[in-house]
Amino acid sequence: MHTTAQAEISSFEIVRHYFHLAADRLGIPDDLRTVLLSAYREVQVQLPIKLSDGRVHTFTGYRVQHNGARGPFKGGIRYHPTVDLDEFRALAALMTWKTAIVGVPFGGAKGGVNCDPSELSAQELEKLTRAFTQRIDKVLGPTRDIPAPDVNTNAQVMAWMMDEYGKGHGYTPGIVTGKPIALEGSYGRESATARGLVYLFREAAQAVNLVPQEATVAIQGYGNVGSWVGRLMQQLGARVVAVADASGAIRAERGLDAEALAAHVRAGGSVAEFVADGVEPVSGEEFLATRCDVFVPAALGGMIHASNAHLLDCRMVVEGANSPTTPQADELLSEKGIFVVPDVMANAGGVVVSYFEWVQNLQHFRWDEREVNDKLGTIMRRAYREVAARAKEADGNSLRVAAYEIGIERVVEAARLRGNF
Ligand SMILES: NC(=O)C1=CN([C@@H]2O[C@H](COP(=O)(O)OP(=O)(O)OC[C@H]3O[C@@H](n4cnc5c(N)ncnc54)[C@H](OP(=O)(O)O)[C@@H]3O)[C@@H](O)[C@H]2O)C=CC1
Ligand SMILES: O=C(O)CCC(=O)C(=O)O
Repeated sequence: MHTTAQAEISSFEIVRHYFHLAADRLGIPDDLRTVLLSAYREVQVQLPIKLSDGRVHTFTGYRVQHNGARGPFKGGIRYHPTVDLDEFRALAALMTWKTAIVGVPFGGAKGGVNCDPSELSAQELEKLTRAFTQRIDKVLGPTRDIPAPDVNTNAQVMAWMMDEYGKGHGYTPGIVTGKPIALEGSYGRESATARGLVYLFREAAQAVNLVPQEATVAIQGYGNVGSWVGRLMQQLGARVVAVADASGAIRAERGLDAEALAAHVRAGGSVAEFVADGVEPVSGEEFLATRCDVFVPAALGGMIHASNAHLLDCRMVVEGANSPTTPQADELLSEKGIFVVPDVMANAGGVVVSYFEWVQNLQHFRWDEREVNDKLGTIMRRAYREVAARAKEADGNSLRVAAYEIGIERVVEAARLRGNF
């Protein structure tokens, strides 16, 4: 939809910009910045796949491992037609800072394939996933690099990756997280990113004198993260008043049924096709301009940019997506007095529960969902307190820069202790 007009800056430049702001504050010298900004390893593979109509299409697969000072590389697998190496560099670096901010013992990685899964049959998608796994097999491993779902991938894709990896290495559930429950997936992983975001929203609401139960919410993207944010916000008592996906947007001043919308999307419907009392279709601009308390970007990067940030009419932005806000937009939001809870902390719930899944897999043990959710809440609230305290110390410093500072500091400490520099 037309909310996505080209951002003025690439994802990698966005991450680099925030890195330098934090590195300036930490006094990180130039030689270390070069190490911390570049990736440990970048793998690009050719994936020629015979499609069901007999044609061979050559896809490209990527896995970028950014920094492993604090543990095995960790990060999602994205299937999307626009992905490239530069985007994965940015997303992998974000994972490095994110895992450090929430204090789980992982480094950062990200990868995926330049494909449009909506144009592939289930058989083609499985073939592509297996070929991709084979080609990057050498850099994966439960103590080396552990993928998880991201945009357009899910528990089924993780199951195929686990199965393919197992052909050469034996049964290894800890090779991927976000697996189906029947294959040693963790309870609570599917909703974890959104649940973590809602925990942070509740903490942050105090900063803007907002009663979480009375909040109105607009959600951009209604896939895994967005649809769980909708459902969990609704469970909290908040009202979902606008939603968008790639095909269009809807608005419901009195609130819509987030659960029913999630079921509609799960059944293959688009957001714009959702019909219910009081729900009306709106343009991309109208969606962004919806008056609400909380705006949750939960789609792709760079979607809030210099040309549309002025439209937002909310009190808080809580970033479910990775890198949804360009630096120029971030400044505009700050000038408008909008409080931003940044991606590197707001969406970290996914990797936190991935960590729980990995720990359970290493022991072939299982925690119940309540235990998972409680442990997640403890970690997210601690991360919020630490970042908010750092931001306060810096007097006027944003949560984003404070979060990056903490992440970078922890990675530098680990790298120094290991003698990496
Ligand atoms: N899954 C996870 O655990 C985590 C995900 N994230 C981040 O959250 C974001 C969403 O991921 P996830 O929910 O897993 O991905 P999904 O693939 O499940 O959902 C993506 C959603 O974004 C929508 N979207 C895509 N393009 C646009 C557009 N131009 N305008 C509006 N909506 C659009 C899609 O719409 P449509 O269906 O119409 O294409 C879909 O609703 C990503 O940035 C991801 O990196 C961060 C941490 C963890
Ligand atoms: O769960 C994970 O390992 C990674 C999730 C992810 O890709 C992200 O946080 O952006």
